[in-house]
Amino acid sequence: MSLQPLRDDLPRFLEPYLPQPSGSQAAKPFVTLTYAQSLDSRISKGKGIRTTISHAETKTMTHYLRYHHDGILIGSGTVLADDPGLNCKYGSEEGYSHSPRPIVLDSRQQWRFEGSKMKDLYLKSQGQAPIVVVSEEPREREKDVAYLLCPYLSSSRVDWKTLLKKLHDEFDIKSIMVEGGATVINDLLLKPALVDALIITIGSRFLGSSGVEVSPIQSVELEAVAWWNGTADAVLCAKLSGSK
Ligand SMILES: NC(=O)C1=CN([C@@H]2O[C@H](COP(=O)(O)OP(=O)(O)OC[C@H]3O[C@@H](n4cnc5c(N)ncnc54)[C@H](O)[C@@H]3O)[C@@H](O)[C@H]2O)C=CC1
Ligand SMILES: Nc1nc(O)c(N)c(N[C@@H]2O[C@H](COP(=O)(O)O)[C@@H](O)[C@H]2O)n1
Repeated sequence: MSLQPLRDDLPRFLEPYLPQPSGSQAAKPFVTLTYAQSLDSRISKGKGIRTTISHAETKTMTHYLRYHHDGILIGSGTVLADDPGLNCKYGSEEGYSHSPRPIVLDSRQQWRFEGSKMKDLYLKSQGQAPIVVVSEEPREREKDVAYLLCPYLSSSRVDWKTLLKKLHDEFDIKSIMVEGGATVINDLLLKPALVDALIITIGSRFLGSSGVEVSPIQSVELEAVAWWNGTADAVLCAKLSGSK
């Protein structure tokens, strides 16, 4: 399905929160934490349920953000629940050439590229092949998948600082948008030294108490806050207090 055009006030609104043009000598990738939530801070109706929250115009914004990043990162909970495409449909005259590289945190090697929507898009040249982050040598390597061996702080928590450095140094990834899911978001909201921008779509609906909730274990203060009002959604852009 094609995207509706980007609302013309969005580029200017988003600009201060986007990665700087290439040439930056930063030692780590620029990290944008971005997702869509309901009014009751849920990002899906329930565990394992893919749920549309964004309106068509904020969905276009997500693809505009994908256009501006080298990598797109999700946790294993999301890849298994959603079977996402993670490509970029914005900028049609150039086809899908701005699709970011998918990065999947899958320490326990539960997800398969084979049979996924990501692979389908990759084979049609409409998306990139993934980098799968694992904690030990892959038991079974899949064709076209790059594996990144990275230290984990526990069986399910990657060491973000090392991971970001490796993605930068080994894969030349200078900007990453992290889309979720809740476990990943709740963890990164507490890491102002690593997260450069926060872009949250707030959809005009409630998903209920059995939904997957974003709520970090501590309070988080924001700065450089800006709001955009859409037809049915609002978008919050901000920096985490304490970030550089
Ligand atoms: N509305 C939205 O924008 C989005 C919604 N979602 C929804 O989120 C739900 C999935 O969320 P979760 O179950 O929480 O799974 P998740 O996608 O956050 O994955 C969690 C897994 O990621 C891995 N992980 C590795 N290092 C980690 C670290 N340092 N911190 C946290 N996790 C780490 C672990 O294997 C962990 O079990 C799905 O229902 C999906 O539809 C996901 C992305 C965006
Ligand atoms: N921006 C946004 N709005 C929503 O309503 C969503 N449910 C999501 N989900 C994220 O997008 C991924 C799906 O991507 P594709 O459309 O398949 O390319 C999904 O896995 C979540 O990361 N995002």
